[in-house]
Amino acid sequence: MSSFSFLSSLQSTASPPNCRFHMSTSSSGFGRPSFDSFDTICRRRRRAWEPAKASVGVEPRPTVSVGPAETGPVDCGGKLAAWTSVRQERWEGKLVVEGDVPLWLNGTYLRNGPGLWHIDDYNFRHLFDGYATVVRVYFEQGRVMASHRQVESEAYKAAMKKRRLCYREFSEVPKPASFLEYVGEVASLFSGASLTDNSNTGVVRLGDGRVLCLTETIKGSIQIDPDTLETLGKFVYEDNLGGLIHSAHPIVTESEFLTLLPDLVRPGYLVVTMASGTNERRVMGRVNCRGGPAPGWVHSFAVTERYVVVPEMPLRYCVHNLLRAEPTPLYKFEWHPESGSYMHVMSRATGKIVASVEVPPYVTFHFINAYEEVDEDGRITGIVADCCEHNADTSILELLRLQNLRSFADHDALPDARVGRFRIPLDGRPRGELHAALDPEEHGRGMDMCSINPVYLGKKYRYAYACGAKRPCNFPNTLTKIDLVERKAKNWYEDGAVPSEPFFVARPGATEEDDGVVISIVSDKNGEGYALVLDGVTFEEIARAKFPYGLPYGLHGCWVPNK
Ligand SMILES: CC(=O)/C=C/C=C(C)/C=C/C1=C(C)CCCC1(C)C
Ligand SMILES: CC(/C=C/C=O)=C\C=C\C=O
Ligand SMILES: [Fe+2]
Repeated sequence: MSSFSFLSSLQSTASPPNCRFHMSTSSSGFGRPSFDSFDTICRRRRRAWEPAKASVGVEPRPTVSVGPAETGPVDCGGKLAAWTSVRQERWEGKLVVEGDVPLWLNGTYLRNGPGLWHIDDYNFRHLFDGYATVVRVYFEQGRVMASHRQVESEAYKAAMKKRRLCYREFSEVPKPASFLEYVGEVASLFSGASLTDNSNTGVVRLGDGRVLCLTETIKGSIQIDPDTLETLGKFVYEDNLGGLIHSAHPIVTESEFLTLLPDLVRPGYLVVTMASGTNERRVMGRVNCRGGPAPGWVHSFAVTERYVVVPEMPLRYCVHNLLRAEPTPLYKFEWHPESGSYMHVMSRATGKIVASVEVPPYVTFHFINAYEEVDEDGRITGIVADCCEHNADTSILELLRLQNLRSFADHDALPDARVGRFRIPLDGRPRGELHAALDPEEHGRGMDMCSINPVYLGKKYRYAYACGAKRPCNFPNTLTKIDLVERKAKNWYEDGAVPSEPFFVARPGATEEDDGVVISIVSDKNGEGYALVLDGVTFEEIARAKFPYGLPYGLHGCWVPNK
């Protein structure tokens, strides 16, 4: 089968124009009742979250309880909730606080992730397939309010209405019900119309205050209200750059939204930037891939003050796999060690490539940060770029199948990972280096889901926060504060718990890099869930705010300061 048309639509060029349509702002239409009303769930579990002595919170009450699709085989009786679907479409209420939330912590933490992994009795395969669930934790004067809500993407709405998968997710492909539908599905493949807009990867606050849920498909950029979590509609890129996919992790600052558009036809990446307050991306420059047959997967990338660091890893997109109905071991990707691994550096001022070096093979989802190295005369000699690196082993993708996450809890099944530190010379030398920035034993050889103090984006920095491992485990199960100068880590761990990405919030007026708190949402071994607040310096718990129910695992978050 010729894949030319599909390829063309995956090409990031000035044509064809983006598909533009707006999502309805209606929040109704999710008619099916859930198994239990949320009241029932709360009554059944009340003992488990009754306020502890030191609590200052108010008992949570389900203030909204709309009925979504049925919510599947969820065991309420004391099991980790991380890998089970969210029980209902939305909830909001007060959380019970143990400990003292700093009074300066005023604002909203939002976290997005794939929280619904089945439609009726059809269970999805992979962690990344789930329909997006946004969780909101609002801090005010030591009190904590929370809510969660499903993002109303076209993919989610269609699944709820038709009670079956309707769009291509990370690993799931809709099964046509009839020959006519099959013909339609083949046709829509070529236009990209069958790709999901399920924005389940992250949530970002643009400099102008708009909040977007994102995934790797461009059509999966969806604006939400950070207070109500209501889906406001599709975010429409008002330019003619085309393309279907982008990096799931743009670099977002007060002034811009910077991202990469992989080009699958002429393997490469467009580096594009969108000024705050606009919807129009403009091309900063282009990176041509040095290996093939397709660009490397770019889930994320890095920037320094003057440069964009574009990775080209040997885990590459595969057009053939994109078109297949059945998943392959590496899903939409292929491992091409023979094609080489590279790091490219583009000047932000000119869009020109100032370095392109070969590096040892690597596998990463997440870059942590990057900065410029200078000599005594202040000349820039090279770039340091850090990432969560999986020892050039793609098996992490397989581990993230839900079946594995659910069944290997007692096995030491988590492959080793490290803080991979690239050194990229800017003096024309053809090779860069890749080494562990600290002994991976410091964080149990688990390493992913990282964040930094955003003030240090692109600058020389000392601290990174991430999930590490206390083995045996089948998934990162600690929160770890990495000191890149001392090459040491401080670890937080609770038996049987799965914490999500630690998110750093600086104390207003802070001058030290780690002066602030680290927030993470934890699923505990009893099936409960809480928002954890750690002291940024000591990395010790200062408060936890308990949800009245266990939450599914989530991926990435952002902070929305109070207006
Ligand atoms: C949740 C996460 O981290 C990654 C999600 C990735 C997704 C949803 C990727 C989706 C894709 C398709 C549906 C087809 C095109 C390729 C690709 C971008 C992998
Ligand atoms: C959750 C994860 C990896 C965990 C293993 O170390 C990766 C998530 C990637 C997408 O955001
Ligand atoms: Fe990610």
